[in-house]
Amino acid sequence: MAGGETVLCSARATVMIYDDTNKKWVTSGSGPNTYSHVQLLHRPAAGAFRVVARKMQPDQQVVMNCALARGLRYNQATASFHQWRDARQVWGLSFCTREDAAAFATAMQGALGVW
Ligand SMILES: CC(=O)N[C@@H](Cc1ccccc1Cl)C(=O)N1CCC[C@]12C=C[C@@H]1CC[C@@H](C(=O)N3CC[C@@H]4C=C[C@H]5CC[C@H](C(=O)O)N5C(=O)[C@H]43)N1C2=O
Repeated sequence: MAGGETVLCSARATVMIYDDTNKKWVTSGSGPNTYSHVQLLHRPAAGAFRVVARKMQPDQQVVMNCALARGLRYNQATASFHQWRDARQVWGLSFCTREDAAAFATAMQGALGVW
């Protein structure tokens, strides 16, 4: 986490990217399909938000670093799978619990609502 950023929410999820060519979801990053720590970060000085995710095992690989754009639509496809588009791709978070998913959605909606 860089300076000047605060963590608005942490959750545990598998980070997925939609492979539009093959029309299927693939997990982000390499190695075993394990959960990541997903954090919604706020940089107040810039009025910016981003979502960063690091694999829990084995090596804290960064598997998502996504700046949130004003007007982003956060889609709760199911109680534990949420998704959004950025300029390049579609991200999916497959949360380990519905509680994590609900907490993260609340934080995301709070962040997106301030714009
Ligand atoms: C218009 C649009 O972009 N729509 C998006 C969803 C969305 C709506 C609003 C704002 C942002 C987004 Cl990303 C959309 O429908 N997308 C984005 C790429 C893939 C998908 C397009 C079509 C398919 C139909 C089924 C759904 C999907 O992929 N789902 C639904 C929830 C389910 C949950 C988990 C993942 C993981 C494994 C499983 C699978 O792919 O077999 N799966 C899915 O099947 C997921 N789909 C999508 O999410």
